Amino acid sequence: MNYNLNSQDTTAQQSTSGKRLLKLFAYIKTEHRALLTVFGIMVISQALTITVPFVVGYTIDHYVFTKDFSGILKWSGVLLGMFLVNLLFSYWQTLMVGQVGQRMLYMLRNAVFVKLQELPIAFFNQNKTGDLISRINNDTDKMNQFFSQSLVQFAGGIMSMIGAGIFLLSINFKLGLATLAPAILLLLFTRVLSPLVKKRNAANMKSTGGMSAEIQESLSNFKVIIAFNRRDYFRKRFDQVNKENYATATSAGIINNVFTPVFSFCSQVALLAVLAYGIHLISLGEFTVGLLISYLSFAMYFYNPIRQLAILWTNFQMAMAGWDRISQILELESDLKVLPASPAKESAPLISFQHVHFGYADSKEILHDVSFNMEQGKTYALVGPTGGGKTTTASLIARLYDPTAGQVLLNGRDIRSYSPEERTSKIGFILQEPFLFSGTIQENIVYGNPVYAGYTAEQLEAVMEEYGLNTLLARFEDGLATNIVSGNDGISLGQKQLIAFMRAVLRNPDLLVLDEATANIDTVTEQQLEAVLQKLPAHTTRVIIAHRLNTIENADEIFFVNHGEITRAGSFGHAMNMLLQHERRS
Ligand SMILES: Nc1ncnc2c1ncn2[C@@H]1O[C@H](COP(=O)(O)OP(=O)(O)OP(=O)(O)O)[C@@H](O)[C@H]1O
Repeated sequence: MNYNLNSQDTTAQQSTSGKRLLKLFAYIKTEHRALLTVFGIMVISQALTITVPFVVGYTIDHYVFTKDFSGILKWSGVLLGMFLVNLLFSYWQTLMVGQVGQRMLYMLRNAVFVKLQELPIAFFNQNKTGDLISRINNDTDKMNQFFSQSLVQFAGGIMSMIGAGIFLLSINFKLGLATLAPAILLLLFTRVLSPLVKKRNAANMKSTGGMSAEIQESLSNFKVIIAFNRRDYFRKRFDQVNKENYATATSAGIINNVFTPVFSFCSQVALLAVLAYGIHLISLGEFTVGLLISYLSFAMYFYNPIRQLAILWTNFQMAMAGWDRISQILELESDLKVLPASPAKESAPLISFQHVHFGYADSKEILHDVSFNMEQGKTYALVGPTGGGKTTTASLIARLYDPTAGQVLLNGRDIRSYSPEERTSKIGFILQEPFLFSGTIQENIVYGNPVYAGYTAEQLEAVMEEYGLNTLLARFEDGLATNIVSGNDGISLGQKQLIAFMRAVLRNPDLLVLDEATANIDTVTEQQLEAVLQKLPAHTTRVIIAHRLNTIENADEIFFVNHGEITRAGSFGHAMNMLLQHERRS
């Protein structure tokens, strides 16, 4: 399956703003009530605002010309009251909408993070970490900025325009039409330019993601960069993505900023039309000065938000482009689905590969028609040249991937019918480069192990003694309390492998896969590790992938893996011969 987010032609990117908004609102169901309350407050606040010009016009026509100062004072008091109520409502809605934005940000970041944990390894193979981080941080923040800062102005602006538009047309239809005509031109202008605004902003976000990926790559490889003195190389690469980002940001900026001056110009033309036509109507006796002042205010209420909307529209497009990039992740489904369980075959081997074919996404086939069985309680070794397909075979045993054809059976049942919990409780996997996270050895060892999660250090030590793991633990000065700092650094690769080994053994799996798990361990420790393996319960099956042939001497059966084909090597001597022959040929 294609999981590459930057090569996907998503339907989200092709849908209209309305559809994207609806999709977003469907996603934030828990915020509907809060948004509805904000909307209600906004309607009241706008209704108050829109009546202000009326009160002003009325006061001018009825009290200013008659010089009735008590009337002027009375209506000024009414206006002050309206302003104060509006102040309270504005504060309330700003507060609420800010909270909605923050909650949305929290919810979306959580949702993306949870989704990332559900997605298969193929997804992470095909996407750069930096780009994913940029989506979780920057793109969600673009949405937050719009929702917590611009949404009130955006919705308030639209309401103000609708209200003012109705008043403008109902007071004097012809004058109303003349006032609104430039707005129709603006609407057309915005419609024509919107796809370009969206495209350029999406390109800018994509290049920000690319830049973030570049930073992440150079930061995580800083040791290699320093060791090979390749700072220039990475500086050049960074300079290139930075230039690209600068170019896309400039291009987005040009189109984003074209709206404000055009919108301002149109609103000025509209005011001119109101003034000229309004004075003409007054001279004909069809209009009053008070009404013209009200009318000018309504025109302002219509065009001022338009000017703001020019900026807010850009923010909205950016938020929607961010939402597209986020929903791209949220819509992904793992292709490692759990199938309905089929009845297991009696006396089936623990693992059975049946005509398995496999290839990584978009690349050639790696495993070709592979069939073999692994019985309970036996030790198997996978040997063969580099790139032959050993890790790939082990990955299929652990269902990190699914075969493209054929079947992998676990205890006679399709491995795809096991839930992830059931499967991982049966299969322990020690990777070539185990990952540890910041915390103590104890925390790392009981990670994902429901049985020992609540054990105290003493209780856990006692269990480790039963497994014979205490000899390995003794290699760490502070035992279980030893701190692992900043994930994977500050600890040797061999030590990491030991911790991963202890973690896997304590899970008491039916099948333990060790992929080059002893490659960085000295021979004395390796013997201790071997002793632990020997002490494992009789039913535990071991699959050992190793280049050091002494580690596989005790295997019950050896498989030779080369060019994606697996053959039984028979004896250890036979396996040695096959390896030597391969070396001579290559
Ligand atoms: N994530 C991946 N995406 C695409 N191709 C991959 C990936 N991982 C491995 N391959 C390819 O699959 C083939 C088999 O690789 P695999 O890691 O299974 O070999 P191996 O026998 O374990 O090698 P080694 O002894 O070096 O660990 C190689 O050609 C490799 O380039």
